[in-house]
Order: sequence, then C-alpha cells, then structure tokens
Amino acid sequence: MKALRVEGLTVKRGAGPVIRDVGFTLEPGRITALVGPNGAGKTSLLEAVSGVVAPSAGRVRVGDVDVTRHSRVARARLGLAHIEQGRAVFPGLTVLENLRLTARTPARVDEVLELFPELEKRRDSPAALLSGGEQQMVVLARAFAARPAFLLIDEMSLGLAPVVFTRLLPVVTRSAAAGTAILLVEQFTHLALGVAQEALVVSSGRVTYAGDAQTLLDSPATLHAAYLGS
Ligand SMILES: Nc1ncnc2c1ncn2[C@@H]1O[C@H](COP(=O)(O)OP(=O)(O)OP(=O)(O)O)[C@@H](O)[C@H]1O
Repeated sequence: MKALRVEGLTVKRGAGPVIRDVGFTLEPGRITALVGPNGAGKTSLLEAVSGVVAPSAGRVRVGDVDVTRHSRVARARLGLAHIEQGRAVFPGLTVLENLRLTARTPARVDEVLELFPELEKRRDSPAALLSGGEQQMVVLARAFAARPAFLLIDEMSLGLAPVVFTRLLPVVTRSAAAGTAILLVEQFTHLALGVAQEALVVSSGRVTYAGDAQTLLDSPATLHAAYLGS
C-alpha cells in the first residue's frame, strides 16, 4: 500500500507564511496525532495536503504521484479524504441515506454499519434527530464508507463532551487497523496521543516535534517545550 509524503510544505495566508517547510509521511495503518497551540497552523496544513488551499512551496505525494497541483477531487480519487472542522450531516436524510452518498457499494454500507453499532440502531432515523456525538459518527462513517487510503481528521471532538469523543476513538483505531493512514488533529491532546503511534507538534507553523506519540505522553516536559516552539 502507498504512503503519503509531504515535503517542505509552506502555506501563505494573509500577511505571511502560516506553515513553514513542513515535512512528514503517513504510512498505511498508522495514526499520526497532529497537535499544537491555537493558531499554530494545523488546519492550514491539512487544507494544503487535501487541496483546499495551494501551498507556496513544497510537495505532496501519494505513492509515486506528485499531487501538489492536483485538484481536491483528483486527490480524493487517489484515496485522500479530509473531514473538515465542523463538517455536518445532511439533516433531512436518514443515516442510511447519508452513508449511501459516499459508499461505493451497498455491501460497503453494511460493513461501515458494523463498525458503528450505534448507527445501525438508528439507520432509518433522519440525521437531524441524532445527538451531536451520533451526528459526528455519521460524518466519520461517511468518510470510512469511501474506504480512503488516507484520512485527515480536523477536530472531530469540536462541540462534543470528552466522554462522547472517547467513544469515537476506537472507530478511528479500527479504521487504521483496516489499512487507512490517519492524520488526527485534536484539541484533546492526550486522547489523540493515546490512540496514535506517531506524533507531530506544530508551533508557529513549524514542526517542533516529530516522532513517537508515547514519548510525548511519557514526557510532559517534551510536549510543553514543543508547544512553546523549542
Ligand atoms: N483564510 C485565512 N486567511 C488569513 N489567515 C488565515 C486564514 N485561515 C487561517 N488563518 C491564519 O493562519 C494561522 C493558522 O491558522 P489555523 O486555523 O491553520 O491554525 P490551527 O492550528 O488549526 O488553529 P486552531 O487550533 O485554533 O484551530 C492563524 O494565524 C490564522 O489566523
């Protein structure tokens, strides 16, 4: 299976660069937690990888293909999915209808519902009637239904209580176990590091830590220093 490689990525927004010379690799089946202070550039980095914004320098490769100038749709065809911050369900459609929008086959819908037993029970409910946590599950399930090779997830916990968010994490782990490479941006740093194998800390647009996630969990001083940019 292919890896996604980011090299020397620089993104300019407004007055200047908000991402500077960032590089990392997403490997199949691995979860990378991307954490850092507010305004560090995490969302901008995801947007440059998925093609929402164009970088001013650097490259994004999917396997051997340089996708830096590819449209978002072209990247999606190569297996790159991006769940953006605040991404919503289609409220008037049932859970099943929401999933059918991205699933390639009816069998894929059934597979995804097996991953989300909570949704199976509500499959014929309009998505608007689900709780916030269940709606976020629909958003995740819709992304998984497309069986992406690479999945960028931006603050899945937004608006959710930590206890609800905790219920979503095992699904992310199962999806990685099925081969998806995942980049997980999260405000709940410790929860994200807890499910990830790799970690990237970004501070003021630069990578200040790249390596083992467990090391950051074990060393609050290292995490703190990376947040401060040292
Ligand atoms: N559309 C935009 N135009 C100009 N500047 C922007 C735009 N979007 C973001 N920025 C700026 O880019 C910088 C990085 O923002 P970004 O949202 O990528 O950071 P973040 O790490 O995701 O932050 P948070 O954790 O608060 O969501 C910030 O200084 C922000 O003000």
